[in-house]
Amino acid sequence: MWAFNQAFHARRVRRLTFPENLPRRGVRAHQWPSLDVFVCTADPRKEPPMGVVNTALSAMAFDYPAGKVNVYVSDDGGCRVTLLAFAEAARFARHWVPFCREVGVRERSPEAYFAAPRAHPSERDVDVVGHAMPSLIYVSREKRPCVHHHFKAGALNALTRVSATMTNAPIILTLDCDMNCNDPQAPQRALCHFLDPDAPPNLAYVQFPQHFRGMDENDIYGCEWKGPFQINPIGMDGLRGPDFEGTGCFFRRRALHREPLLLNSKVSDPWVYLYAFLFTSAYIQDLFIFLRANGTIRRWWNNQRMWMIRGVTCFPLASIQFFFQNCGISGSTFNLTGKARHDDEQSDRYARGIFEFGTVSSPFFVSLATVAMINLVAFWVGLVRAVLEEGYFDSMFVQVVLCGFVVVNCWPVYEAMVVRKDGGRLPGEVKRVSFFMALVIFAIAYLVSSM
Ligand SMILES: O=c1ccn([C@@H]2O[C@H](COP(=O)(O)OP(=O)(O)O[C@H]3O[C@H](CO)[C@@H](O)[C@H](O)[C@H]3O)[C@@H](O)[C@H]2O)c(=O)[nH]1
Ligand SMILES: [Mn+2]
Repeated sequence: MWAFNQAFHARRVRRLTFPENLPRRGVRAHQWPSLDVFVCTADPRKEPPMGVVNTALSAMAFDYPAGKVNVYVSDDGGCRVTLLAFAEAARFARHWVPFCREVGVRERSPEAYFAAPRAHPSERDVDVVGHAMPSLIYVSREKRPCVHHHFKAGALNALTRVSATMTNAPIILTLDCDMNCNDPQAPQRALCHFLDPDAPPNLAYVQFPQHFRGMDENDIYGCEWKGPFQINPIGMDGLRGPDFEGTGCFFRRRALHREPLLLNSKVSDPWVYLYAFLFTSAYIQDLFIFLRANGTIRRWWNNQRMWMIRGVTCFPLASIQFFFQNCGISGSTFNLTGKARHDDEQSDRYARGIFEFGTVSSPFFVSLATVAMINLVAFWVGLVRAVLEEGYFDSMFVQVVLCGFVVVNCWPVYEAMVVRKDGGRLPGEVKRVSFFMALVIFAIAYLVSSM
């Protein structure tokens, strides 16, 4: 435990933001991206609608161009009282938002504002005409007994889709229903990070820490969660960045469409170096072990190729067969291994180190030829796009290199498909089936990626 926790203290990062410098950086308020705020609520008995309204109002009153703020409320309770409360809130907001701006209120949740002791400001007649208001959108998604609703995650997914069709703001703020945005400049501070030229281009979100109110003096229940919400994120920031806390997080919408996985890493991403390092060092170690056991480099290369070929042929096929046998769908089978024959042609090829694909039209060769075709096409498409599209190579570098590696390994397969005329070449039937399989897989990949 102790050892693992040291990671939180190795590289602590504290960040300061200066929103007043945004205009000097050439980013004026009318150029700021619009903002979709998501507020989730589920149960009006446990989460009083007035509390949800206060959360929404504190966001509507952000120091941000009002025409660029859209507040979406997800009501998983589908409750009329909540809807009614929001109808009232929308009316109240016409007064509250300009009031906060003019008086410079800091706590912009009405509840927090009126709870704090203060000298009352002189009554002002708030002119509401002509000022753009943030929009307030009430959403209650359909739930069915047969489809799992996935709680808050499902609600956020629904809001992501709904907001994409309505306002599609590039920045999204997620809030729980019992929040109070205690800094009206929070969106501007998030912008400072998103627009920072030194920020990584794949910066997906800016997480504001959760602070809790209403604890007893000594916090006997330990409700402050200082570790997870205040101490640890600063340490995580110095490593790969803090985690998503569920609320108070500003997302770039585009980050939700494609989450970076390792394979989507950019060349500039340190993880690529780690990945490349592990890959090459594992391979070099394997080579040395092989050479030390009286191997040669060529043998080692072919050995790793066969290891890859087995990975797409006999291992999966054996697993499928094992599965079918265990389900009683097919009986156990035993394939007698073809023993060496003294076919002159074949043994001649064997002696010359030429692969034998032609004896039988085995499903072995179908999966192998399919993999070979897919990687060849993917490699070429990747190279062409890297030349034509700016930034493509940076984001797809790892994939292109991996495809290239498979292509080099598959060289004998291409030869057996295209060049060879001898009896050991890939049978036409296998070629046709593999071609069809590759087409199907490309079609599926295309459909999935365009979804
Ligand atoms: O079906 C559901 C269930 C919950 N919620 C909302 O999700 C939020 C969080 O739920 P809550 O019961 O308050 O959970 P907490 O234990 O307070 O949640 C903490 O832990 C969660 C993850 O475990 C994070 O998502 C929260 O932001 C964090 O405050 C609330 O706004 C709920 O209204 C829904 O919208 N739909
Ligand atoms: Mn909560």
